[in-house]
Amino acid sequence: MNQAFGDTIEPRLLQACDEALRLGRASRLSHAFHPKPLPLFARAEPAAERIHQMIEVHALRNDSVRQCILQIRDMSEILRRENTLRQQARQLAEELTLVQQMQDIAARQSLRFEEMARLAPVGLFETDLQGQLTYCNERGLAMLGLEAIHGQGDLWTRNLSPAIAEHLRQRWQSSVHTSDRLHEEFQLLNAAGQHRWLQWEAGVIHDAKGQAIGFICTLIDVTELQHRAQHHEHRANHDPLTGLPNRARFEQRLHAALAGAERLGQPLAVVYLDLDGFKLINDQHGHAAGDVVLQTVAARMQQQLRGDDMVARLGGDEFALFLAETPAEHDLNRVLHKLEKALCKPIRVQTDTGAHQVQVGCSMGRAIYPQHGTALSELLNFADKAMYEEKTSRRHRSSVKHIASELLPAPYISTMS
Ligand SMILES: Nc1nc2c(ncn2[C@@H]2O[C@H](COP(=O)(O)OP(=O)(O)OP(=O)(O)O)[C@@H](O)[C@H]2O)c(=O)[nH]1
Repeated sequence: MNQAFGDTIEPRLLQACDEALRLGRASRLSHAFHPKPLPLFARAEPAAERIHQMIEVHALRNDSVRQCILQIRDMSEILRRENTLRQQARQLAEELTLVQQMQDIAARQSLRFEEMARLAPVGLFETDLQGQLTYCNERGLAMLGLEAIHGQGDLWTRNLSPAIAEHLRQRWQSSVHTSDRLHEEFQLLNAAGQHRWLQWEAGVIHDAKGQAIGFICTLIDVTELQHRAQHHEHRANHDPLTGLPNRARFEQRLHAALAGAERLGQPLAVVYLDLDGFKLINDQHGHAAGDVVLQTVAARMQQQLRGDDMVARLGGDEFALFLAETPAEHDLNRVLHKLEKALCKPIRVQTDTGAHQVQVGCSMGRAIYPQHGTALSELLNFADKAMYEEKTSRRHRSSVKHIASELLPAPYISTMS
């Protein structure tokens, strides 16, 4: 062996040859490594590259000569390919792991979204550009009065009034180009027959190429907020005792009515009204009885006026009203006379001492647009002054009546009183 291959022969190869000759069986040194290649595979210097070899040793069946045949194959290329395949397999496995991880993340995100959408106190839904539902959480379905998404043609506005649905459709269609965020509040009659106020917000969604494909929308039930806002608005503009509009609301409405009268070239009557003898009721029967009188008087005035007219409590026992379609002088006198007659009817009040009938009178002053002024303040001042003049002349008349009654004989006094 040494003769054939020199000193550098691999000891395992020697052992394999020895075994093959002694035991008469073939053996294989797979992937054997020979630091200096066998002569058959001599390589040009420097032989830096390691050569992987497969050596098969076969003993020859010959009794006289001890010989064996060595079959040597260069495995380098096969190993290189195996390595490449192994590397590719490893890479594939890594990629598969990555895909798996991404699938896990996506599944977790989807679950997270489903759970959040289920628990969210708002309605969440997605539509295409036509407003057809592509997703809606349970709360959203309930708010919109829908049971489920049925597919094509399932508009989210299905249960809205046609006018509101059309208004919203125009809003979202115009936002496709501007990408504006939409915000609207509207009313919807729900399955239980209740009117609910819903606040809708929507934003355009785009595909990977930047093409608008639909909308992501949220719905919040703002009914309670609306009611509270209406309540605050009412409190800010109305008198809590009588429920009549207050001075601020009166002036606001009068301002609009004057603009209307100017546009149509029509007259408009503003009337100031102050109760007579009210303090006496307060003093004799108490504040609570006075309150009942104010409430009764307010209700009677409202009954006498038409829908477009307005009566307001300015404070204390002072009221103001305007008549939207002011009649001619004669008819106006008739309307105001009717009003006075209604106010002066007896009012029943209940006090600690029992039930009593009380009565108030009233003094009125009027101002007609444009005859007595065109500006709101001008008309109010005119009517106020006219009312005080009326009150003063009434006081004067009643004091004259009082003096006259003192001069008359006793039976006549009782008849007059
Ligand atoms: N009960 C009650 N009284 C009120 C209220 N606001 C003001 N008053 C009282 O209403 C009275 C108004 O006084 P006056 O204007 O002199 O009443 P009057 O007796 O009709 O006299 P003249 O208006 O001058 O004819 C005062 O005593 C106020 O204290 C209220 O909300 N409830």
